Parts: sequence; C-alpha cells; structure tokens
Amino acid sequence: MSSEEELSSTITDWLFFSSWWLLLPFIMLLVVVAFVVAFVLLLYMISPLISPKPLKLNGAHVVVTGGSSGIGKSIAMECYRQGAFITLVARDESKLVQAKKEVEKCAINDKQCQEKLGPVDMLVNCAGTSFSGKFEEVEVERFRSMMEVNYLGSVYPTRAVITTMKERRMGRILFISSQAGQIGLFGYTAYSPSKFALRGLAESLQMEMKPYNIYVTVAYPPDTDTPGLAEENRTKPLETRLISETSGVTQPEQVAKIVVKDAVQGNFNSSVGPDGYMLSALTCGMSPVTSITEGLQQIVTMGLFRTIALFYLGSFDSIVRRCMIQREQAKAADKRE
Ligand SMILES: NC(=O)C1=CN([C@@H]2O[C@H](COP(=O)(O)OP(=O)(O)OC[C@H]3O[C@@H](n4cnc5c(N)ncnc54)[C@H](OP(=O)(O)O)[C@@H]3O)[C@@H](O)[C@H]2O)C=CC1
Ligand SMILES: CCCCCCCCCCCCCCCC(=O)[C@@H](N)CO
Repeated sequence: MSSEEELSSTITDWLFFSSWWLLLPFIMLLVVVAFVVAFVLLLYMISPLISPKPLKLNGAHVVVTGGSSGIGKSIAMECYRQGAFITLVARDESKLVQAKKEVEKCAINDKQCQEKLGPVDMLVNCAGTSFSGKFEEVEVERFRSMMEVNYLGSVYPTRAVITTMKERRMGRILFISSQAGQIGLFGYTAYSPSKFALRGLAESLQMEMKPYNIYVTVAYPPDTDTPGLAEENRTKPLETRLISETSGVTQPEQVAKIVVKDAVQGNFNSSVGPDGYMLSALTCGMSPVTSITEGLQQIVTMGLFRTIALFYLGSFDSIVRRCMIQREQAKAADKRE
C-alpha cells in the first residue's frame, strides 16, 4: 500500500468510524433555533416601541354614538364603571333619557354625578343599523342608507373630534364594524359593504394618526343580543340565519368588555370569541400590528386558519344550495295543488 493510499484509508476510517458528523444536523438545528430565539427576544425588546401606552379611562371623556341601545349602551356602561364621563348620542330622546339613567347606575364615584364636558378622549362610533335580505329584493334606497348611517355616520363624528385630539397628542377612535365586515355573507349585500368600508377608513386613519399618539380600533362582533338584532331578524332570510348560527349570539355586555379593553390598550383589531379570533387572524391583511404577540400569532396561524375556513365556506355553500332546492320543491308542490 502506498503512503497515499494509506492516508486516504485513514481518512475514510476516521470519517466512518468516528461519528462526529452525525451531530452535524443537530448542530445546524441548534444554530437555527438560536437565531429564531434571538430574533423573537429582539422583537420583544422593541415591543414597548410598538405597543401604545394604555389610556386612563378614569376621568376621561368618552362620547358614544348609538349609546342609547344595545352594544353602544353597554359600552357606555362599561366606561362609566371604569370612571369615565360619558356623552351619549342618538336620535330618540326618550330612549336617551332612559339609557342615561341605566348608565348612571354604574357610577363608581360621586364626582361622576357632575357632568364634566371638555375635549373628547375616546370616541366610540357605534350608531348603526342592519338589514338582511336577498340582493334583488332589497330596495335600492337601502344600499344608500346603509352607507350613510354606518359609514358616513362614523366619518362625521370622527371629523368633529380629530383636530383637537391631534392638538392634544392623545385619543382613541373606536369603530364598531361586524364579522360581516370581514366576510361577505348571503343576505348582507347592503350591510356588509358599509362595515367593510369602516376597515378601510380605520387603516388609513391609523397611519395618519399614529405620530400624534392617537390609536384607532375596529371591532368585529358576531350576532349580539340587542334590539337592533331583533329588528333585523324580522326580515332575515333562512340562509343568513343558518350561516350566522355558526358563531352564535353574544351578550352586549361581553362585547362591550372586550372592545373597551382593546380600545384602551390601543389595539387596532378587536374580536369576540374563537371564531372572531380566527377570522381576524385570517383577514389581517396589511392592517397595523399593535403587539409582537399578535404579529407572531398571525404568522404562525394563517395557513391553518385558511384550511379551516375552506371547510366553513364549503358548509355555507351547501346551506345555500339546500335552501334553494327546498324552496324549488315547495314551489313545485304548491303548483300541483
Ligand atoms: N347586534 C348585532 O348583532 C351586531 C351589531 N353590530 C353593530 O353594532 C352597532 C350597534 O348595534 P345594536 O346595538 O345591535 O343596535 P341597536 O339598534 O340596538 O342600537 C342602535 C343605536 O344607534 C342609534 N342610531 C341608529 N341609527 C342612527 C342614526 N341614523 N343616527 C344616530 N343614531 C342612530 C340608535 O338610536 P336612535 O335610533 O334613537 O337614533 C341606537 O342608539 C351597529 O353599528 C351594528 O351594525 C355589529 C355586529 C353585530
Ligand atoms: C377560520 C374561519 C372561521 C370562520 C367563521 C365564520 C363565522 C361566520 C359567521 C358570521 C356571522 C355574521 C354576524 C353578523 C352580525 C351583524 O353584524 C348583524 N347581526 C348586525 O345586526
């Protein structure tokens, strides 16, 4: 054996009989894990720069449009319970007076009995109305009125308070959209667009307002047990009812607790319940991120939630198809009689 051959056989022996190289994948894995951990730690270190400072509700002036009923009234009560001064806005005066009495029962200090008006610290755009029906059966006028009340009805109050908020370099704007502002559903051709519009407004407004320490929140509640829902249910197509049942009916107090907490913290997105959480992660798009945890959750869960969503969509389509077949059979039976 030449010395050259000897050397090569020693190297082969070493390579095959000593097992250091078996560790190579583990070492690489360790390096990758170390990098990921370092990256996440870094993100958490800069998170105070991203997360806004919470608003102090105690002593703050909160204006709630649509505050005389349903979700708006519950939001007013929740804020009053935390020590805020409240202004309620709506059209029907007797409903307003009644709501004022109910809100005042939630007082936490004597000072609240004296009214303190002044610059608005938080504006809650909750005035709104809903309508469901099949596209061709909804009066054209209804498409306009939905945009006017739900969308423009949120633009005007916001315009009224924003200049002072900018000057004071503080404030919160809350928009009450809906799960129907995240997905378009059977029966909501007039309502959904007015709620989607709020999201576009909120995203644009947030980018303008961030340097002024003003934070915008959009809430997407599911069906909530209010006089508004009862009214909507009177014309609701069967399809819409069956599809909406997926995410159930929530109580307005529950919605109020969650959205007030999110607005105080300055979270852009506010969702209610597990379906709401999935929908928001899935539809986050280019919306601003207000905590590292939120961003990481979106990154990790999106593929999984899309998979789940495809099953939901399939079941919604089959509800629509079944209802259509049933209607046609009923019609045919009617004709035969
Ligand atoms: N209930 C639900 O299932 C869900 C509701 N939402 C949204 O939450 C918001 C509140 O809904 P909800 O609590 O059910 O509704 P309600 O009908 O119970 O209350 C609506 C409130 O808005 C006021 N309002 C209605 N129209 C106008 C108007 N043109 N100008 C000024 N104020 C007005 C009403 O007072 P008045 O009539 O005296 O003016 C009332 O105070 C709406 O924007 C709705 O789209 C979102 C998701 C689910
Ligand atoms: C991963 C994907 C999960 C998907 C879950 C889908 C659940 C869909 C349910 C939609 C319910 C729509 C409620 C509208 C409420 C509303 O705004 C009106 N009631 C107003 O009165």
